[in-house]
Amino acid sequence: MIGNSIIKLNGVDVFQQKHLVLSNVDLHIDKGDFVWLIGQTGSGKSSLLKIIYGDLALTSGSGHACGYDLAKLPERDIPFLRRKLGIVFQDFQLLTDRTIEQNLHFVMHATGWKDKNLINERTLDVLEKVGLRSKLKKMPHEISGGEQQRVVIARALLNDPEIILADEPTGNLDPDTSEEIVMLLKQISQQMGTAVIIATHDYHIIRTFPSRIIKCENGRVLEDVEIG
Ligand SMILES: Nc1ncnc2c1ncn2[C@@H]1O[C@H](COP(=O)(O)OP(=O)(O)OP(=O)(O)O)[C@@H](O)[C@H]1O
Repeated sequence: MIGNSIIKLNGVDVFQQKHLVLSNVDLHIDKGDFVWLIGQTGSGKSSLLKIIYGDLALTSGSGHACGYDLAKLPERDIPFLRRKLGIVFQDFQLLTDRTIEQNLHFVMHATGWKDKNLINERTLDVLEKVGLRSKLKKMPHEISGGEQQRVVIARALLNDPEIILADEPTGNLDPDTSEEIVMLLKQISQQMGTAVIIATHDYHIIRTFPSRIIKCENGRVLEDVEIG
């Protein structure tokens, strides 16, 4: 990381297969930034996030994410980049056959945590942050959709990420629960300095939590958009 910079893209073209989705993208995200990402279906929001988390290769322009050079990112470094990023999707993607605790432990084992005490401590710590410490032993189907999304956020926080990338995190939630989830992400960015990018179609929630807006439109990423 250079100074406070967490994401820096310059002149990046984003491709899906051979199809150019976004061209000449410049994007800077600093520590603690809270950014809305909007744009019509198919405009390239998910593709932009995929460039950042190394799911799409950066083949033109330059880009850095959490200290990694995206243009020269060997396959073996992708898991290390992903540890510095918390990823939150619309469909909660919890393992349905395990408790909340086991879901979190699963990720910790996969990302190199070994010490049992530290694992238990960190599990409680992140559940505390999302207000779900008491749900440790519950199965995903025993908690609400909003609570499941909180667990996903807790899971994203396990490795103390520099940034959370959230792709339609409230897409399956009712308006009140959506507000709670965004409020939680906002608190995390303010209290912990974690940068947050949220892709959404929900203009109501953007108006409720006004912040910087970027937009994918006609193959470009526009900065400082106003939604009126
Ligand atoms: N795996 C893929 N292979 C080929 N083309 C793809 C793939 N994924 C997405 N695309 C295409 O890339 C373009 C951008 O898609 P992307 O998913 O980034 O849009 P989006 O803005 O996130 O849309 P949505 O709001 O529906 O999630 C679309 O034209 C889409 O059809």
